[in-house]
Amino acid sequence: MGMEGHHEFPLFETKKAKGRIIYRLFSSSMFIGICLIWFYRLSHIPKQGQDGRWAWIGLLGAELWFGFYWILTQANRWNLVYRHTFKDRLSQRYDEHNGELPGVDVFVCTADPKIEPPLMVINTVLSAMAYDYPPEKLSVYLSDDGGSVLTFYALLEASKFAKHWIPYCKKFEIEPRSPAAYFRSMSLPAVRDSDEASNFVTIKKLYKEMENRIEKVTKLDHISEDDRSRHKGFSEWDSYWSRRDHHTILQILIDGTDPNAKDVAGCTLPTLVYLAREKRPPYHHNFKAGAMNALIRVSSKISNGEVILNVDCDMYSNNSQSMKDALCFLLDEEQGHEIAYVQFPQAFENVTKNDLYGSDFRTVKEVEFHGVDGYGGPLYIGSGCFHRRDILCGRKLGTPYKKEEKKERQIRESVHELEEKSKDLASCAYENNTQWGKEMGLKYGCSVEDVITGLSIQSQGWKSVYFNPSRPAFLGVAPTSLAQTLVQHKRWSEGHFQIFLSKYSTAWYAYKKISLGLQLGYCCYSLWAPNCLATLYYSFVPSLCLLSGIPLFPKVTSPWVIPFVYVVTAKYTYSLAEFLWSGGTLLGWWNEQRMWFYKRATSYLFAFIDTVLNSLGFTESAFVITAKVADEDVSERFEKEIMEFGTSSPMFTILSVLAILNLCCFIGVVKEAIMGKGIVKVFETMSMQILLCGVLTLINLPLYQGLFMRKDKGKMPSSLTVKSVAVALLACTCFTFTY
Ligand SMILES: O=c1ccn([C@@H]2O[C@H](COP(=O)(O)OP(=O)(O)O[C@H]3O[C@H](CO)[C@@H](O)[C@H](O)[C@H]3O)[C@@H](O)[C@H]2O)c(=O)[nH]1
Ligand SMILES: [Mn+2]
Repeated sequence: MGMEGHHEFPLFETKKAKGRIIYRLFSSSMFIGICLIWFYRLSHIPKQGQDGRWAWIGLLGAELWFGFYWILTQANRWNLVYRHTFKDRLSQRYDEHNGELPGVDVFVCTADPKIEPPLMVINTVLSAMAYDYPPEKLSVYLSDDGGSVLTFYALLEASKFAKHWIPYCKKFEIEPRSPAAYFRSMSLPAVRDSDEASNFVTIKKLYKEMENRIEKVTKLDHISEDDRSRHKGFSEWDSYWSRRDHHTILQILIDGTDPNAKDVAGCTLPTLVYLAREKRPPYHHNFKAGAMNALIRVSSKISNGEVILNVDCDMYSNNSQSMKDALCFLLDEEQGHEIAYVQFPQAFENVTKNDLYGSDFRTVKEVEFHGVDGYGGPLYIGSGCFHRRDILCGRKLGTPYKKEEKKERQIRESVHELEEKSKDLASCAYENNTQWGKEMGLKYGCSVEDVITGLSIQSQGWKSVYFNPSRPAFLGVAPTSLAQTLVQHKRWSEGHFQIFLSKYSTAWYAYKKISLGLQLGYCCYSLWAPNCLATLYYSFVPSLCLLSGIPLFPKVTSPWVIPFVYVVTAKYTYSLAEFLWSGGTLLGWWNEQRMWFYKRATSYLFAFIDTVLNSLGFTESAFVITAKVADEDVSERFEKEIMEFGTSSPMFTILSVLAILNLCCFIGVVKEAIMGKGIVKVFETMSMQILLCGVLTLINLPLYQGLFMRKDKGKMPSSLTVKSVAVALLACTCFTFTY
């Protein structure tokens, strides 16, 4: 590149975490404890005919599983690395050589104007258009699987507003560059001078006017003739049938190569494209993976950026520098050529202080992903990931990178011609008899299309990088109700487990293709779903046995109690420490423990059943899109961290039955201790079981409130309460009578 002399300094560095020896010693001591528990279980199985033989054997199974799973989680903690970028070096090397920076195509995906409001979508789009990056190298594509004219209208508005917004962002170097988020964080301008203040007022007014127009149109669900006549694109909806049945709609709203496409400061604008790929009932559209693949093809004709950034429509860019961060990895002269993608963590704007639904994935973000990064790189988890286009399209390791000539765009054709030519690439039939969805682009047939795609890329020998800057690079919207959270986790755990059973199994396919540490790390997520069995077993069998007076754990006076006490205390103390160290609160940790229990008892259970049925060919998996808006009262309770139930769902029934059952068992044993056998006797034989049952009762407090105490709309429906009480009481009665 003719810039010799600069290259001795890398563009990024990788540091290993300190103090890992201590961690490894601790972890080994835990392992010894676990082995002792296994040994105790195996050597103390009750004889044939003795009480609790089967319950005991079941516990043995559950503890074998938990121990095994704990070993998997160690892979993600054994070898942490942290990355640091040198953006100043990147600028030095490329400043006068802007032309040498790669083109970046940003893909924003949306699928439903009702639960992903157009105003939110365009805020994400605008934040991407305002990246601190040469605009002639930047293109933003919006894929609209909702095929909604409302979204198109909003994007058209955004294309006009961008002319004011981008120069404003650059002039005053503001952050974040999503206008909605910016104005939220700045009700009054942080006045540096009067010029900035007056600009602030003007731009805010422009934004509010646009907001009003978009909200009016969205509310009416109708676009006036007058508005329609302003852009030829609207006529596409004249022959539009429904969101599941329509032709390709492709509109280049801003053509960055057009000399007339300038912002108000006279600078070039980034290219902006709207795409609603063709949908026809006989064709499966493969959800987000299908949308991404259509975007990859269409963009290859229009801008053909070497690098692709994908964001979900709610995940706006919170840091205009992160594009350069990502390029520090991909452009590093030494190591860059083998890095296929750079994944940023997914952070959420709306998580509350104690994160009631555990949406923030604190320890996954701050610990586990640094761990997988130490073994070859993180999973590709969708939003917030920068890819090399050619690797995503199937370039194999060892084959050289070919810089493609931008043939079409040299001899300029009209925008209309270009649109017409590219449309075909987004048609339903285009992928027939091609490798798309298999060897090219994102893979189909898995509900975490991104993870399976990343795994296959890593299995070919490519590396990836996890970059976790202190200022989040992207901020999205986390679900605001329990039901939504559980459904989202069902999709994820189902997808991960599908991978485990698929051709690209993390257990078999990946073996020896990726490092063992990374393979174990992947399995940690692949095997989320099967966790449900051991967890469900542990959450009611010991409690029922407690009620019937069958001991399943060593007495307090037995030395065998030591490994149990050690493992439980050490595991939870460490988990709390890790959580606090990752920036969480004590209550946040407690909430997260509850959510793990709820997810395992419901999301994972349903995912497990569905995946098994699915692999036997009975059902097909679907993609339930997570809502990004909520009713006012739901949002209010979310802010106050009051758990949202509100609807009847089989998931809630399971949770309620478990909660009531544990409460009954706990009350039962307290009664027995006081009025029957005596406190000392009960405590001596049953202390561990009492503790387990007690913790299960305590952690369910918000659920009891929802079942019996609350009056608001977010409480459990009364019918569900009645049903769960009946089932739980029946279970307790049957069990005590049979034993
Ligand atoms: O048919 C579809 C369905 C979804 N989407 C888009 O996919 C994105 C993710 O959907 P969402 O409901 O928000 O799912 P999440 O569970 O929040 O998303 C996470 O998990 C997904 C895999 O399940 C990844 O693809 C995402 O990037 C990741 O953020 C959204 O922008 C949707 O608009 C489509 O484009 N077409
Ligand atoms: Mn989402």
